[in-house]
Amino acid sequence: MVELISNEIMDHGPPVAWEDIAGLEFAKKTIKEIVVWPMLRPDIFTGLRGPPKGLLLFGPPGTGKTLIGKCIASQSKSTFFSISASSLTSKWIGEGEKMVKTLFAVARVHQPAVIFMDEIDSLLCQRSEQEHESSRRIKTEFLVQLDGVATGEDDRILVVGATNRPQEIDEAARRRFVKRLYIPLPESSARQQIICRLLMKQRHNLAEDDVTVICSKTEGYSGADMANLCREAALGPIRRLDFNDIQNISEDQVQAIDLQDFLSALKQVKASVSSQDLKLYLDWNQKFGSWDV
Ligand SMILES: Nc1ncnc2c1ncn2[C@@H]1O[C@H](COP(=O)(O)OP(=O)(O)OP(=O)(O)O)[C@@H](O)[C@H]1O
Repeated sequence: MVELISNEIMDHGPPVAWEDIAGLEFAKKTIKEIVVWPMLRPDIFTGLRGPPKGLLLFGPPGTGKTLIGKCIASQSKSTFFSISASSLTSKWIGEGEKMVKTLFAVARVHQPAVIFMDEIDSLLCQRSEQEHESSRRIKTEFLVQLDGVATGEDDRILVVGATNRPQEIDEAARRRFVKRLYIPLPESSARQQIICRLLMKQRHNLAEDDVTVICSKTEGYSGADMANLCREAALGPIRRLDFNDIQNISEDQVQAIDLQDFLSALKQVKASVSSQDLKLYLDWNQKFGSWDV
């Protein structure tokens, strides 16, 4: 199991920088102050200044929660463990509880460490009659481990939970995630950053005004929707080619991506988050989130 965790759950991907995450200025500032600096300088951040050991990131799908988790690990020079809560019940059937215990033990060996758990609502949902005995045991073990990390003064482990359904997390679990940050849809300027960053490595002839047009037409799009839109637009010049040419054409003969490619892509790729869903997040943020002042 230790080997499995080292191979599958310990993330060896490329580092993520703050600049790679578009927008989300409040979340980034808060995370730097309360999480990253304390992990870099545990000697200064002790006692009252001690960092929270549980951080909950909530918001619509595809808004950069996973990116933030990776960025925290890269920037605090920590080992990053990434696991989806639903895999504890589906992938490691019967072993979920042991997996949680081993995961925290391995993280302790690799301190400082960030344990990122996606879809955490599936593990920490309110108890129901139908709840499986095994899920109940995994949840209890997770809460025990979380408490262990919280009380261990010297442990430099941060547990980051991510969810698209914060309202399903029960009170006992919610309490343990001391900081709860809303990760909203990207604003126009953030959408612009995402487009520019993705187009940087591609040949295109979009002027600044063209990007402004695209931003005005993508209100309500998530970061992931924007990435899909760019991918779809990038196929535009390829679709203009004759099928027979594809085999022989050189790379520089492929035309540049233009505004028309984006306008066509906008017909294919729509916003994936509904306004009813957004209202749920805003309500939950009002009640339980940490906000900007
Ligand atoms: N703020 C952002 N800045 C840059 N890229 C973003 C941003 N938000 C989303 N993306 C793009 O969308 C993709 C998906 O983002 P990510 O996996 O971090 O979302 P998530 O919030 O964890 O989604 P889910 O809740 O579905 O797991 C990223 O790989 C990236 O390409």
